[in-house]
Amino acid sequence: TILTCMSLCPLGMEPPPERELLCIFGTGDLGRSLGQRLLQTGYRVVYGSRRPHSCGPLPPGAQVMSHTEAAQLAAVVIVCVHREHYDFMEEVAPQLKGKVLVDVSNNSKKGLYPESNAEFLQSLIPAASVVKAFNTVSAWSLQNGPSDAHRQVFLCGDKAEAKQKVRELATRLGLSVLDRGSLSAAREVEDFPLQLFPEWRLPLCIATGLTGFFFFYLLIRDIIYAYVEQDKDISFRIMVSLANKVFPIVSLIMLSLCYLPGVMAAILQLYRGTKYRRFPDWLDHWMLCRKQLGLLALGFAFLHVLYTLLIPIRYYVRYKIREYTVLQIRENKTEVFDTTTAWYTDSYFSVGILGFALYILLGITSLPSVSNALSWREFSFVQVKLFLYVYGYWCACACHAHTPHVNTKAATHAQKRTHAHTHTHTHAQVRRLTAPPSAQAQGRTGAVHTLKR
Ligand SMILES: NC(=O)C1=CN([C@@H]2O[C@H](COP(=O)(O)OP(=O)(O)OC[C@H]3O[C@@H](n4cnc5c(N)ncnc54)[C@H](OP(=O)(O)O)[C@@H]3O)[C@@H](O)[C@H]2O)C=CC1
Ligand SMILES: [Fe+3]
Repeated sequence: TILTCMSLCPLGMEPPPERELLCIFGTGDLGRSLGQRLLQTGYRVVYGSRRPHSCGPLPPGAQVMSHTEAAQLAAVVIVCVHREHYDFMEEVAPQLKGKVLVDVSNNSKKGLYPESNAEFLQSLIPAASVVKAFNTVSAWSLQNGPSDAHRQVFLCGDKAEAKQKVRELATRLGLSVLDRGSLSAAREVEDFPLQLFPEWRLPLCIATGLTGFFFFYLLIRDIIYAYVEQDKDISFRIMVSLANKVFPIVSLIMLSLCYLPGVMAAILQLYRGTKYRRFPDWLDHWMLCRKQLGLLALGFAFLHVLYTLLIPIRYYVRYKIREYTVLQIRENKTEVFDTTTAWYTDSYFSVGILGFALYILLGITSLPSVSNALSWREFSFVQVKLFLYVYGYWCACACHAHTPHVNTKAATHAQKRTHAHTHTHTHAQVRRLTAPPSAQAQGRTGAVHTLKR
């Protein structure tokens, strides 16, 4: 007998435990992917289907039978059927008594039904313990092995043991589980897959609104005004010059909107003399989207940088510089180098670049991976620095009125000069500027002569 025992249980190991049997209702996309994963993880799977003999291909190793038969075999039943079809469950109710029912369903829209799908299922089968889970993982990610982004499972249910069972199951599938409480939280859990960047909505609306407003304002002020008053068509400016005015304005306003609610909240707390009272809803919403406001501000600042770097290669700017050079040659004039202007423009750009660097710092410290690594003191230090930057940049902008940016300094000069010239030029000179090539050539040789002279 000792010998036979040794051969049956070698080296004192216990016999392998019976693999647990799980039941899945529905042989659709999710049912099949989930079944396949469960089989790979070491569970046995039995499907409950309306048409056990004609359902599509199932993962190898799975059994398939009618709903009633399948439900009898397992203690856990995963319902991979759309909510609209839940009525068939009532027929299976006697076999589902005391079982754990997992509701995985999602809706195509928010507020489609008065109660959540899971609560509806619980009301259909009161004798079972319904647990909401897996609705945030997709059939696709289950098949491909869940990546980090698709690993989160939210769990809720009224019975602790039932939840524990589903938690173990999900953990064994390699998913990470977060308990959201009782079944009444199911509604919230069902809304997760429907959410479309909820915390981005308000900041994006503000950004769009501000951009639209300033675009139309500047369109009227610069382009339409010039067209109506001076009969000049400068509509090409819409693409770069106008955009490059709108972006920094919107960026700075968004950045202020990012810091303003914090200051307002602090004042409110001081005024109330306590931090234990809730802020009004509007302030609460505003505070919650500060990070997105800041990131959008950074985005607009980035556009401003790109548009500004682009200026020297613009056709319009090159044309103006050329025109100015030609004018100087023709008039045999030399512009003296102005050290003050050089200082002025260089410091202007330098402030912009340093400001942008601090802007980026704000963006980086707001990334979760970075802000988690910072202590509270470090985080607030960086934020205060940024506040100082905002202050500094605003001052710089106020000094420069932010308009020379539209062109490089040289081009602005050229423009000013040519404007001055066209205003003071005699008609003959203007005609020479716009004369046909042959006449222009004459003019040019004239200029060269004067230069030589
Ligand atoms: N697909 C996905 O990525 C995800 C899906 N979900 C949820 O999982 C559930 C199933 O989704 P999915 O697998 O994609 O859907 P499918 O349409 O692919 O499959 C649904 C299955 O439900 C069964 N069914 C259909 N009509 C009835 C009916 N009148 N009575 C009984 N059973 C019926 C069918 O199985 P049979 O013919 O064998 O009876 C069918 O295969 C849904 O609630 C969905 O919201 C949740 C997260 C992700
Ligand atoms: Fe600028």
